[in-house]
Amino acid sequence: MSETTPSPTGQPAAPGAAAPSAPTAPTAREERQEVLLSVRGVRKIYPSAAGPVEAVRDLTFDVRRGELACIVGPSGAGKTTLLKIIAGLLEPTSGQVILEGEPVSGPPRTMAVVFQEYGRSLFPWLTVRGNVELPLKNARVPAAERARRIDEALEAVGLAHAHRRYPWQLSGGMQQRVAIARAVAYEPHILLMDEPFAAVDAQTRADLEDLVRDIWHRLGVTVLFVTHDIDESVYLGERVIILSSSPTVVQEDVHIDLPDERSQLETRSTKQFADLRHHIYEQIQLAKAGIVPAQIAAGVTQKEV
Ligand SMILES: Nc1ncnc2c1ncn2[C@@H]1O[C@H](COP(=O)(O)OP(=O)(O)OP(=O)(O)O)[C@@H](O)[C@H]1O
Repeated sequence: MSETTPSPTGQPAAPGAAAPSAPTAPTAREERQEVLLSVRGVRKIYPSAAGPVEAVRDLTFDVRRGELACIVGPSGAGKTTLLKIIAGLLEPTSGQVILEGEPVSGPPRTMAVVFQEYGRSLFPWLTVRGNVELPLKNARVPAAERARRIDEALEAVGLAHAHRRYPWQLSGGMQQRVAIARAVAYEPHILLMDEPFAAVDAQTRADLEDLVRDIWHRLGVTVLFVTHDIDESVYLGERVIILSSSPTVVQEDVHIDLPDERSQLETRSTKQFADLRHHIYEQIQLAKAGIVPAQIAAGVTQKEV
């Protein structure tokens, strides 16, 4: 991935295996197996005037290096709460988040976040280039390196021609591209995206989805993408983590076995896509009806509740 990726730790030798003469670089496959982010028993209770609100009950899952995982769940399921906890912006009541072996206790240096409200996340007095450059300046990246990364990121999102323009001179979709370029130029080890395309039109949204998959492919960055759109989660993800209604647990962790090469027209019209969408939709309906995974395992159906 990026040049800033720390080298992974060496693997212990298998019993009986010949001792290697020198440490070898992990294969791409080994890197993909490595857990990058671990969410362990996370619970969040908000204090409120009307009494404590248990938003998240118990969330546990891992995200491997290089994975593109989506999180979906009904409205109010605690998606934003979870994301803020992962991003170190909110403290869990119990449990912890571990990123690259270190507990998260504040915004991690190796993480970038793209929010839904691109309008508020860009500085109107800075050009496109200035917006992308700001976090790099803050991180004291040398000028020549900054210029290279900005050029590459703007090229990747198709905005090289617009680098001197100001955010208010751009469409909503272009502004969100700037936010993505800013995150990519930072070369994070993990990119969190919180419903980033909820405020753009359908055609722009489809283009931006393809952009995310393209960037993920080319840069190998780990992506955790939160959305309330089931179709989007299936189209984008290698995996979809379905959250229950609040107080939240993981309803199901679904492997998306669609081919790696995806196209808006063809992939979305396959039976495999329809089956996955159907399954996730059903799970979310169960979640909304308050049927938790243990009941599903015991064969409880929506009609019986
Ligand atoms: N600061 C707060 N104080 C009290 N309760 C809160 C607070 N923030 C969120 N909640 C409650 O926690 C639960 C989860 O909220 P959260 O915003 O994380 O859900 P969400 O899945 O992101 O929702 P949506 O999809 O509608 O954006 C909700 O019941 C919400 O009312």
